[in-house]
Amino acid sequence: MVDKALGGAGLRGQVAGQTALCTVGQTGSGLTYCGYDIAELAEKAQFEEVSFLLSRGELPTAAELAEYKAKLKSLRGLPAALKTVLENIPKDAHPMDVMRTGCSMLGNLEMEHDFSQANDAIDRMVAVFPSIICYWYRFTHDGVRIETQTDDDSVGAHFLTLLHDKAPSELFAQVMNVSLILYAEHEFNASTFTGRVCASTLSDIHSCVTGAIGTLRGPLHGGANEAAMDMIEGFKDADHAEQEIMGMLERKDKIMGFGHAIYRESDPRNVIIKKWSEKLAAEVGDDVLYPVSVRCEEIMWREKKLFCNADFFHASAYHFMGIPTKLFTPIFVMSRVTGWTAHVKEQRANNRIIRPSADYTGPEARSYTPIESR
Ligand SMILES: CC(=O)SCCNC(=O)CCNC(=O)[C@H](O)C(C)(C)COP(=O)(O)OP(=O)(O)OC[C@H]1O[C@@H](n2cnc3c(N)ncnc32)[C@H](O)[C@@H]1OP(=O)(O)O
Ligand SMILES: O=C([O-])CC(=O)C(=O)O
Repeated sequence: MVDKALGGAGLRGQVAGQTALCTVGQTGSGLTYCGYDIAELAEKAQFEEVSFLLSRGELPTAAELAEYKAKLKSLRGLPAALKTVLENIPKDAHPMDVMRTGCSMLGNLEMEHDFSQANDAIDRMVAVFPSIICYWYRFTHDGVRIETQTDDDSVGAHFLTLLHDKAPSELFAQVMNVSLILYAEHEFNASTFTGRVCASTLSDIHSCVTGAIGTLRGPLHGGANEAAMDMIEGFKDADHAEQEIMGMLERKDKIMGFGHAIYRESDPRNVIIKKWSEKLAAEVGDDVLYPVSVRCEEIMWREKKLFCNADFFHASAYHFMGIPTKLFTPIFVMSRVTGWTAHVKEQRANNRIIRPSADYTGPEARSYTPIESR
């Protein structure tokens, strides 16, 4: 069934399968994971609880959470062969390509031999992805070989510790926790659909995630947070932002971090990350980026009825925490790997190979012309 309001291009509005993991925009703006509202999860949960929920189907008990977090902690180390690969990736590579290669190499070293090993493979990826990106980043940018086995209590704090070589403040660790929760899962978005298509061929889980990383990289999807940062960084103040955005709209440029394929009125993740960005701005004494971001939001709504998606205020929030812009989308990977892999398992549990049809628009049937007559 094609939803006429949305139109059929890009498969928009077409149901492509079933999921018990997530609802997006059911009442115009909402988001739930396994029935839990995103606002409540972002306020009360730890990312590791959400990760457990997506991989095991229910929130953990206190004992299960402690055991799960201890397991993740024990899985942060990098195999020597993976370190060698990371050390050979150039400094000017895109960090999403580093993630893609890192995930793929992990699949060579720690292959998922059969589907009963899925949860172990998932836990390993959740635990080690921050190590992969930070090991490469610190080696190529700071010339150091870091120890990735840290004592941090959470995935978010682990990432910040590796990146900055010191434990994060409580506020920064809290914002990372919320951010990882907000990005964890989003139904049949492009990268998740990529993972499900791969899973439907009964491929291994590292191949599914490697493909999904490649899809998330693009600026129309996860890469929008980096593109939004590049844009707002170029504005001197809110008035300058207004002038530039109006020009961009006149030229019909895409404004990154705005609009959404499914939400029509707002992205429920925006209101949450925006609040944290405001708090961080106060903490670090920013009086440019946050007001510029707010002005962009106002103009886009006033002029186009376009709203900020999850990526827009993530840009300033990450920047305030001292995270380099090119590492923004890899953080999305550290989080979304939980959603992708939950979808892989769901696809496997009720599988038929995903193979749609196409309307043919090419030439009529014709006969082969020998090369010397062309
Ligand atoms: C975490 C995430 O992945 S969230 C998405 C991140 N991506 C971005 O922020 C990139 C910028 N946004 C976009 O490119 C789009 O809004 C997408 C890719 C997210 C959704 O694409 P679609 O579903 O095709 O958008 P939609 O059908 O709502 O577009 C309606 C109209 O608004 C315009 N529009 C949508 N978003 C924007 C934008 N950010 N800037 C300017 N115009 C826009 C479209 O060009 C379209 O105009 P048209 O009818 O004249 O062609
Ligand atoms: O759902 C989408 O199309 C994109 C998105 O917001 C996400 O993947 O988080």
